[in-house]
Amino acid sequence: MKFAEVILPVPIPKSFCYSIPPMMDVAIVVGHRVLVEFGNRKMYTGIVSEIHDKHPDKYEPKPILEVLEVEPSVNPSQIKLWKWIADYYMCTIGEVLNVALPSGLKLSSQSYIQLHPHFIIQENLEILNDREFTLLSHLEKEQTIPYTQVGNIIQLKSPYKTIKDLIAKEAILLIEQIKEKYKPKMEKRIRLTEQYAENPESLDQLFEQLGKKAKQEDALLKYLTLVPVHEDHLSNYHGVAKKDFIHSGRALSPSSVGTMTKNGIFEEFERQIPRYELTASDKMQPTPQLSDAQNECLHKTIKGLEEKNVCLLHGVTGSGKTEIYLQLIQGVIQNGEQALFMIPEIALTSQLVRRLKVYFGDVLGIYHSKFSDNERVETWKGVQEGRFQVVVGTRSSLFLPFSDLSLIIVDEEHDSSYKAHDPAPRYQGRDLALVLAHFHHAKVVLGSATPSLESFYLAAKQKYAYAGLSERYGDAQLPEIKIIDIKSKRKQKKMKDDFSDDLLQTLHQTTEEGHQAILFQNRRGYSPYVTCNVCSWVPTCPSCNVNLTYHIYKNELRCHYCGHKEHVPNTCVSCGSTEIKTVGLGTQKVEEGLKDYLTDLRVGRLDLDTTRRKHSYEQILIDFEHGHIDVLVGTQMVTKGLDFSNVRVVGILDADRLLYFPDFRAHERAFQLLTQVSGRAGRRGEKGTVILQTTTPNETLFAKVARHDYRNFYRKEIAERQQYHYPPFTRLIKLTIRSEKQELTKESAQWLGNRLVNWLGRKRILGPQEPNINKIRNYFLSEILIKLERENFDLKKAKNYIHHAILQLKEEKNFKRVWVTIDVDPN
Ligand SMILES: Nc1ncnc2c1ncn2[C@@H]1O[C@H](COP(=O)(O)OP(=O)(O)OP(=O)(O)O)[C@@H](O)[C@H]1O
Ligand SMILES: [Zn+2]
Repeated sequence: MKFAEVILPVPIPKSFCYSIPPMMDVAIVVGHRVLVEFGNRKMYTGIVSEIHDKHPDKYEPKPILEVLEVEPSVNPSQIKLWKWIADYYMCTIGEVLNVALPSGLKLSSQSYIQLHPHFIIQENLEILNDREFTLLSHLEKEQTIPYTQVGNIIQLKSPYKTIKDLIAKEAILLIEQIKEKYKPKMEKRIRLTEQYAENPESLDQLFEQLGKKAKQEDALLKYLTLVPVHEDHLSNYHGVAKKDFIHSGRALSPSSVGTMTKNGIFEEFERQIPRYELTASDKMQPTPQLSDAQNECLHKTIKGLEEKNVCLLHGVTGSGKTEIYLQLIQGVIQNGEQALFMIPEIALTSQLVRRLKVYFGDVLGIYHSKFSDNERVETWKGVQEGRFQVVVGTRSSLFLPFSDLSLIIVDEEHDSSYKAHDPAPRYQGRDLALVLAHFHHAKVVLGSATPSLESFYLAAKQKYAYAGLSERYGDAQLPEIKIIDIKSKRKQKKMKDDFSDDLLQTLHQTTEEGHQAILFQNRRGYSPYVTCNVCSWVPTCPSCNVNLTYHIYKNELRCHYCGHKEHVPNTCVSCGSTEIKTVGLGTQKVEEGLKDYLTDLRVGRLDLDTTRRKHSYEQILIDFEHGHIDVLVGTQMVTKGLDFSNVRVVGILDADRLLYFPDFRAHERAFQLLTQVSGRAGRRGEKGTVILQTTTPNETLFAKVARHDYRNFYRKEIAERQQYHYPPFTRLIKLTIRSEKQELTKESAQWLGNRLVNWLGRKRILGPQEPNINKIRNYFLSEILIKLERENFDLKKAKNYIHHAILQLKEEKNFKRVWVTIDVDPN
């Protein structure tokens, strides 16, 4: 007898054992999607993770009911990765399965009922009431009925009780109907029927026959111009897309084509087509020639990767790291292996994908979160079948079914959007790339102009190889960064609202000269809050402990944590005055203000509010690229990887805010963000200018940004991390405790904290502490930060303690309604 361990999408930290019916024995392999019964007459689809012959001690395993596919969707190294993730990030493997598998491959389940196979209605009449009898008679005829239709049949709004009773009487079964979600995209095509295609004489006869039917003759002629059947009768096999045939060039009459199809001259057929293809304008090109400096960096990287598994490619903004990646990827393709090119956010994809497509064409697959299910499954299958040798994608592309991966590039490796937050697994994509590469014996290139402290530290310790590139490509230079003291400017009356005279003048001049600019303000909306001028009342969110942000275009207040919206009050709720004013600066206000002072400028905005729709992001960038926008205002979205040759000026409106996040990474983030956004200026041609506005012009971090001095920034920062025991010197695990009552949150967090102190020691536990925003979506929060040593420490044991402490908490009677989330390596 054989058994299979099956991973199910349930939050229980283990796989489940099922028996393999003898009939199936040959067919089932690891990675197959199978249908099983779980719990009380519930059906699930799961993934087979192991096949063995050990009968479980404690229970009799149920049989696998069905295998849902011929070729397994998942390969064994993926399952290995899932297990690693569940273990390291302290979540269940079902949770990993849920994010790893595109939902197009998960089976959608809708509940159905059917008659229990052993139940005979006629023999049980005395235990059935009228309703039940009606339903069962229906089932006898229909076999299965969707749960949603039961109400109609027995004329009850909520049929739940009837169904429950019938299940109890073992009269019916509740099943999950399995539907495949993925649908390949098909194209209708048309071709000549075989008799005409293979015999030129019959075609001549056909022309004679059609003589008087001009429209049909027309169609035949057009077909023969599009498809050269005379020269090569095999070309008929692929035919021509029906819509191209009828509509492109001189249009045909669809009805005569229809008649010819009916008469057996043409035939229609369908062909599966990829969802994204090169457009006609994207002609393939050879990869660009590298400059001497780039070449040297490339060779250093290659050499580094011969000795180490990871190489940090540290190249200043605009140095052409992408071009170096291209060469590395080219090598992988030539060897017939696979490469993964990771980017932090979908934000970056459109420009990059256009750039990459012309080099890699059909072997390039794309994978990111704004893709539809079908598009994702398409990429998944393409990787599985080996059609895509290169995938460019966001962190979730780590879950693709690679079989022969030899290189992973993590571009902008410092970027915080590599970290997944909710739901679990809360993995860090850059770190996971290293693990995936390890499983495949592949190499990793981490690229950035501003490496994360973690990566630079490991390169400095020579755990990673290092390749530097300190000049920009071509004649371009790094921009000049001017620090503007807005406090003294205000005193001198040289500020117009939030714009210094320098900023306005520079913007004016550069746009006069036909160049473009980017303005960065890390807050969306119009202003972060509104307040009453008389009593200082501030409207806050009813469900979260935050101020509401003012959005000017819909004239409403919004919560950026839960999405709550309300009208702006005309009078103060607290004192009744009508003096409500807006305070602080968001991207909308920057956009509006700019239009007031530089009236001729065309201003565009790039933030979460303008990019919610699928292609809006792309559209704004295309408008900018084509020069329809002079100044692009945006949140951190404008700081990342954008490459526009005409941008000469970058303005940073309020650099101070970046420094004051209550987070040990605040300075690292600020340095990275400021350097990256500055790096958008002057990437081609003349030197660019950055105007950095601040109230603390003597802040040393700004000076380092202005001098492009990564190394000194690193030295100071790493010393502090070491002194205060923060990563990369320790490992952090953050527990967030939530409940609907503030007191309950506090008590349970205290309880958990004490337990952890007992087991792990006082010095390893920080908190519990209320976070700055202590209430979100009606849940009160508390946090415990656990600091663990990186070396000479039993991490596994510590994690077991933590799991155990949380389990014990959940078992306490008073703490039933408390939830704890675990975040390993929080951002
Ligand atoms: N060898 C080359 N030949 C032609 N163009 C190049 C070459 N190297 C770089 N470029 C061009 O220079 C610009 C900057 O290169 P790229 O975007 O790769 O820089 P980067 O190092 O990724 O910068 P960032 O870190 O700021 O994103 C791009 O427009 C790129 O096409
Ligand atoms: Zn809210």
